[in-house]
Amino acid sequence: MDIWNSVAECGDKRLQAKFKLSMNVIDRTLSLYGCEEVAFSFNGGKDSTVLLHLLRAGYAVAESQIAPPACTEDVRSRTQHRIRTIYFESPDVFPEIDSFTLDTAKAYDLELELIRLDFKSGLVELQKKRPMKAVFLGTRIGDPNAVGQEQFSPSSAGWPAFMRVNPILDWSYRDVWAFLLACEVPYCSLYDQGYTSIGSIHDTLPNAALCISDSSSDDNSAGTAEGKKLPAPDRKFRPAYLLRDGRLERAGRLKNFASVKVKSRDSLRENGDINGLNGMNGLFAAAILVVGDEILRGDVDDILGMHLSKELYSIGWTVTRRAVLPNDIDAISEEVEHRASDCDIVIMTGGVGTMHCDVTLAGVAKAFGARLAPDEELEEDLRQHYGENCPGDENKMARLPEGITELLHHKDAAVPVIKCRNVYVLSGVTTSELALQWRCLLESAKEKDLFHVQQPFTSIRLRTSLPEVELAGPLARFDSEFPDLTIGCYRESCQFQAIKGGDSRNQGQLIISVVGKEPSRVNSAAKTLANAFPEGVFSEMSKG
Ligand SMILES: Cc1cc2nc3c(=O)[nH]c(=O)nc-3n(C[C@H](O)[C@H](O)[C@H](O)COP(=O)(O)O)c2cc1C
Ligand SMILES: Nc1ncnc2c1ncn2[C@@H]1O[C@H](COP(=O)(O)OP(=O)(O)OP(=O)(O)O)[C@@H](O)[C@H]1O
Ligand SMILES: [Mg+2]
Repeated sequence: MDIWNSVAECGDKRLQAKFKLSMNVIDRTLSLYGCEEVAFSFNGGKDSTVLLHLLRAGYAVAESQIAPPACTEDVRSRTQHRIRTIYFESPDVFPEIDSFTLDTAKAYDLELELIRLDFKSGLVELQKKRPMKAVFLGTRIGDPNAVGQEQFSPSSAGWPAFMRVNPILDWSYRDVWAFLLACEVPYCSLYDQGYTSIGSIHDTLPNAALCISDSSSDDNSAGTAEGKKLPAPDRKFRPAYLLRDGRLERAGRLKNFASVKVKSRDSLRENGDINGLNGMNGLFAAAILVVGDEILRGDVDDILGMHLSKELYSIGWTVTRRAVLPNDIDAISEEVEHRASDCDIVIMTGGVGTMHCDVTLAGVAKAFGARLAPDEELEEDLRQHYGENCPGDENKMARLPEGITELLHHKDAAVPVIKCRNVYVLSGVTTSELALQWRCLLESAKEKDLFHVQQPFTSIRLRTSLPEVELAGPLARFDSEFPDLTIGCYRESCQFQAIKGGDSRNQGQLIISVVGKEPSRVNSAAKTLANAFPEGVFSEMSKG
């Protein structure tokens, strides 16, 4: 049966929609450039195998110049133009991939050009010999080199000039397999042996998530994020199309996994210390990262950040950093990388949505060296949450850092909290939404043993109209006398009064805060401080 019929009859509406869009891209490309001026970049991988069959279907229809439903099956299955196909050969490729590529080229009468140079030099030579205006690639969103690409993306600066055409850019892992199975087309045999994404022989293993053997969970012989051993010869794997979680597609690709710094923290947790590095001395450190250009401009207050600070404080956690970041992937990635390694947990909010400027998850992915891959579970959550009213591109919000993401669902929250290692991304945009997500996160954290509520802090705040010069000396002494407490001093600000409904006459008065975990120590420090000055100099504002 031909491709058009197979897809029409498969009953998979999602695949049919993706197929239609891809065929439009192919049709537009062939109309713009003509069959003579385009080439197909084929390497025997599953994505390029999908593309091969889309191109066969597209070429046949383009040549017949008859609309698909009206055109006969006979016309659709034959192409006058052989598809110009370029394959960059490499000594590091799996022999199965190499032979599948060559056999497939023969089977479908592709006009194959073998190139024994690296991609760039090979393309320079090709453009000299027989120029092409566009190249079809099987790149999919989430591939490391898909960053910044659209369905039509001119080649990068410094590369020979041609249009990169990516007809299956927005196909998910599941779509790829739904298509290959529905159309019953041959694919490389490695995919039936548990390989789910194929690179070179040096960096590719079968996917551990497909391992059948019982003992697979207690050794690393298959491809896991950190596993480096070669697969044991007797190990058995399920076929690639049975991988249920498309986020794990590249789990067998060794070099793509995360930074050593984060690994050391994870290994602490793996060894039973789920409290991480700071937890060893009884203090649990959290960072809050709020993303939004509007906050940096001063258009909006960082109310959500303040809310999160209070929540963390109320569960006995110390917030060691609260930062407002621009909607910029590199700025986010840099901050996340630092905070994830020096804090026990990082809580993020802002920049999680369907708009072009929502790049928080892309920044998190970059920080951990992961790619952003489409996530069908979250896609479904969002479809249910937003229905037809999704603002922007709902598929964009459903792309998650691959291999490091866990969705923390809760019965009361429509959208899950996104956990990427020790970074928790909340998507609430109002304080009440955020409060709900925070409550759900705390319950999930307890249930899954992710992090714990700690002994609460006790604090005493004292207001005084004494001048700073009189307080500075004694406060410095108390600070060294009570090293287990945090003794601070700040001036009452207008903003504080506005929020608390305070008295404007107090504006600018000094407030001394004494914070610690042991109530008796906090009380004793406050008393010692008060005794060092004449009676009535301090008024106690609050105790907590
Ligand atoms: C036909 C073709 C065109 C490419 N064009 C570009 C390009 O314009 N810019 C670029 O940075 N890389 C380009 N590349 C390189 C790819 O982005 C990527 O590095 C390559 O597919 C290797 O992926 P891998 O490292 O996952 O095997 C091109 C590769 C091919 C095969
Ligand atoms: N050696 C190569 N020769 C020709 N084209 C290539 C080569 N390597 C990559 N490409 C192009 O880049 C695309 C993306 O490669 P990628 O490895 O992500 O996908 P794939 O190989 O088709 O499938 P898989 O993800 O299972 O490895 C390919 O579909 C193909 O169009
Ligand atoms: Mg590949």
